[in-house]
Amino acid sequence: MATFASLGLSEWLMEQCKQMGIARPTQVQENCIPAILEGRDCMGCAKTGSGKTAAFVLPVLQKLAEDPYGIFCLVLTPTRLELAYQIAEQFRVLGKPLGLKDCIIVGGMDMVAQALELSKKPHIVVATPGRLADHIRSSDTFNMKRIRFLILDEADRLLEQGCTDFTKDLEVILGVVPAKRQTLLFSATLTDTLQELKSIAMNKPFFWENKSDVRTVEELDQRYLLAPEKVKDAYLVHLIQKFQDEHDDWSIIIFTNTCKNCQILTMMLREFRFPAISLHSMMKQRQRFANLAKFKSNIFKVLIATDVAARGLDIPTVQVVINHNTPGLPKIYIHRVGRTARAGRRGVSITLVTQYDIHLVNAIEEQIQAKLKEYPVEEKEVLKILTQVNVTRRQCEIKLESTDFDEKKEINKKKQMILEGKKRGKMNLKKFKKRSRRKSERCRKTN
Ligand SMILES: Nc1ncnc2c1ncn2[C@@H]1O[C@H](COP(=O)(O)OP(=O)(O)OP(=O)(O)O)[C@@H](O)[C@H]1O
Repeated sequence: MATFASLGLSEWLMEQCKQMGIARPTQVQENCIPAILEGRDCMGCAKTGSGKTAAFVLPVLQKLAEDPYGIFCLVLTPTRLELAYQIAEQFRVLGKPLGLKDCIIVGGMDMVAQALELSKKPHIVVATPGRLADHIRSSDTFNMKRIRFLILDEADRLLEQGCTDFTKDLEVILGVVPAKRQTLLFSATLTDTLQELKSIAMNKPFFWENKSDVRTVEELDQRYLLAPEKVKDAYLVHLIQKFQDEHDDWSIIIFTNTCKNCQILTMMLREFRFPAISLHSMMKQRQRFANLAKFKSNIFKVLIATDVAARGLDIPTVQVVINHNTPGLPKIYIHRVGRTARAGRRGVSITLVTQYDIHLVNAIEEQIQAKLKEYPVEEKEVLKILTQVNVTRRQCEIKLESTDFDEKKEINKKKQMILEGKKRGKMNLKKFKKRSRRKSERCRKTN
């Protein structure tokens, strides 16, 4: 069995690992660290929770210690604050003896303060592509000409043209980083974007993938629960009650499909006195960060989230993931359920499946190469709470309608369109906000 010493890692880094309770390398670390130390580009595809972050943080720190200068390494990540902070924290903790300077460049935070930080030449920059590209376009107080490492974490997501398309921003960034660099790409789901990724890691990359048929971890007990749409919430309440009664130290993440649903479910679960808190993209960054901190520190044991929390988040206390909706893409399923059963721990995932979602479950099973097992539930118990749950949900919906939630959503959508250049100049945001305020005033009065 490999040790960190046999991978060529310096004494001081092994000591840092020891302090973090990391004794032996995981497979992705064992395979990728030597290749990165040799100077090769690297693509690492390993299951969720298998230690991919340290697989790139450790060799980068070792190289940084040999020749320290800023800006030495740029890490790109698709989601804003949460994941970026987590990565920066691993650099900070493992790189403590170096007096490491890092900087986080993500949307929703003050541009001027970020520009100032960038001008101070931090060793490590962790950024989302959109905000970093904005800085590159608008500022000449920093440059990335000497970057030695470019890392794309959740690399496949960065190249996808989903609801947020990063490709234009990536082009801007790739235009300013030197061609002579090491490029490291990591994800639990790299394979369907391999060709695009190879055009970024051009230097005959070392490619490592878990050689296992099943694409989720063995320690994860994957279940499904057939629940018609109208009784889904009653099943949800029943499940949470059951887990809370049986394991009061367990934390649960519930994934849902929209921000609005996330908000309503949180309100509803709170009505039932569950310690629930939400995380979605319509919340202010500060609020998102605060909520996540409360969940991580176990003040709140139930987190209701959209897919902003599906990738990368590493919270060891999460024992259960519930999919309130069946994910439309198997890849999203893999990342969502990967929030539990991390680093060798056990975990359970339960996917609520309506009669219309069977084909989605088939697609998931085909992709992960494993069958989900049915989760047994006492229907009688669910029926007992059905009316109360549905009435409470309706009350929460009405309450939410009386706020300006929908208008805020519209404003965010239009802002996004302006940012993406789709509606430049055509929209007067101030006027729109004013109209929205009047509309929600009217709505409040009628309710
Ligand atoms: N060699 C190791 N031994 C034990 N624990 C480790 C080791 N390396 C990393 N860890 C821990 O494992 C956990 C998961 O690691 P990490 O977040 O890097 O997973 P990941 O592979 O990036 O997962 P995801 O695909 O979900 O982002 C972290 O808490 C990390 O500190």
